[in-house]
Amino acid sequence: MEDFDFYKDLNLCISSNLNPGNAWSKTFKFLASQFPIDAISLHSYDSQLASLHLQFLVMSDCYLEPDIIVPLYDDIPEIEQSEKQDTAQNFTHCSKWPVAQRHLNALKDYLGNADRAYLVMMLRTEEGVLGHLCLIGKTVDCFTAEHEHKIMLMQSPVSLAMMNMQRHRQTHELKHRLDLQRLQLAGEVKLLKNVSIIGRHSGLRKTMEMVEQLAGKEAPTLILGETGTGKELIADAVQRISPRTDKPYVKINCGAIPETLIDSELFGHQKGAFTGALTTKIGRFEQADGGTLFLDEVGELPPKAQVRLLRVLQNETIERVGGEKPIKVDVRIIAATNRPLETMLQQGTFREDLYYRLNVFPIQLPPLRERDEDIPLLVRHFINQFSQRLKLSDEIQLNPKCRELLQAYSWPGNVRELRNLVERALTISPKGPLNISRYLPQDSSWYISNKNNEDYMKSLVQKEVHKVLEEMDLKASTRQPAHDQSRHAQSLDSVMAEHICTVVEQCHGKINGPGGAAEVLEINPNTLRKRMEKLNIPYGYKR
Ligand SMILES: Nc1ncnc2c1ncn2[C@@H]1O[C@H](COP(=O)(O)OP(=O)(O)OP(=O)(O)O)[C@@H](O)[C@H]1O
Repeated sequence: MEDFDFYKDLNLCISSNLNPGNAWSKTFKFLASQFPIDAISLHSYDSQLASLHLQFLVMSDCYLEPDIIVPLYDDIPEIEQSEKQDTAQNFTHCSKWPVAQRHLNALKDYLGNADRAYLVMMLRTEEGVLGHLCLIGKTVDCFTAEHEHKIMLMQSPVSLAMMNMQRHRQTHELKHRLDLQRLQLAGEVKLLKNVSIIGRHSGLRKTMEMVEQLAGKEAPTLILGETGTGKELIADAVQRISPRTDKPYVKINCGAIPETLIDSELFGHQKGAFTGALTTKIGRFEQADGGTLFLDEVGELPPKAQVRLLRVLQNETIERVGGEKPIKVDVRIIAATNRPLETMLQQGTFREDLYYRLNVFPIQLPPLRERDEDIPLLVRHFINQFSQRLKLSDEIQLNPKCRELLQAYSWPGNVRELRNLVERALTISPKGPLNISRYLPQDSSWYISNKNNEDYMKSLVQKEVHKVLEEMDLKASTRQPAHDQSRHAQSLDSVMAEHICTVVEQCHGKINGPGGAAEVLEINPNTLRKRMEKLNIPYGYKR
């Protein structure tokens, strides 16, 4: 066949179908009429992962995409060197091709062990090496100089086809990722509709009035409050009532990202911008374009990142790491922090200009200890929530004796701490009534001195501890005389023993590891064992 006709027919086959399986099966048939071959294979070359990745293998009756990676180890310089020298080479015997043997081994499950000649066509564009196409011969010496000449005609159409295939795959993957994100967002939106803010008519009334003022607005909003007060919940509410409610809502916890990755996380990066940047990554600002970005724990941003964030907020453009041109973004910012930003301004650890950019509409969330009227409502809410999750059928009640103590406790971890405590109490006593106060610290310094009356608080805590001890004493078989000083020590041990027994029983005797009693009790398994020995509780305890 004349060179021109060969070139034309080859191009027609390669571009005959968008589906690579169909196009390459057709191309194989054509090539098999021109070369003495049993198969063709195409490998992409990944210099960063130092490997060749098999894209496909076509034999007379099938097209396969097996997941085969051929490691290159230290052969990369040689490969790149050989790229520059030869366009085609036969490497079956005494070949210069450094990975010939590994390449043959990788395909032997499909082609068998028989010796064959291979014609290898290096594929490259102006950007560098793409990979190689192999024509896999029928015998050891089946290829002639005429075949080597013909394979050289294939270089540009096959390189182009391979580049298109890679782009097509990337687009496909991107679409898949976007579909997943859309589903996730749809799920979140549905979830948000069911989120209720407890205390909106009591302790959070003023906060909710401020939130409502933001309805239909897009002003930057800064939510301040101690940890666990519900800042994220309020941010969700602000987003929900904004004109951007149906647009992307992206959250990022600024405190959870290592300083070196913050830029890439917020602004994205171009492929190859730094070691490990294997693909181009879209940053959170671009993801949130047209919608809202929630910058949680904004007070944790290191100074350099604060400067870059400020620049983006001022210019409304971002630059990907390693990118060359600025990208316009339209993002509404909601930020939150539990850090005292005003003190940080004075200390110079938070930039004043950034603070004023974010602080257009501040919302201050009160700590739980300042809204004790919400505590019973929250306890009820969390009991219902966890009962549903743990599939507990009966309506579980809170032991009414706890209420006073719960409202006197200072709740340093705020609503999150209360939520965790309810979960723990329900896990340990799924039948109720819940004696949550049992898990609170007994030291009176943890309690708010009610109307500055410390003695009152001490007596309150004492009263509660006595109540628990009395309950335990009723159950205990060994009893000390009432009002005996040693009775308290004995009762504290029995409280502890009873509690440990309950937990060990719940955990079916398991002490360490996931779901073990030590994990539930949040103590070291060895400490728990020692304590069990001291309290004469046998391992694998069963009542
Ligand atoms: N008013 C509330 N009603 C119902 N649940 C609440 C309320 N406030 C907080 N929660 C729940 O308490 C937990 C902690 O809330 P959230 O994560 O919003 O606190 P945060 O202030 O953002 O904490 P951090 O500063 O540690 O990030 C969440 O599970 C949240 O759903």
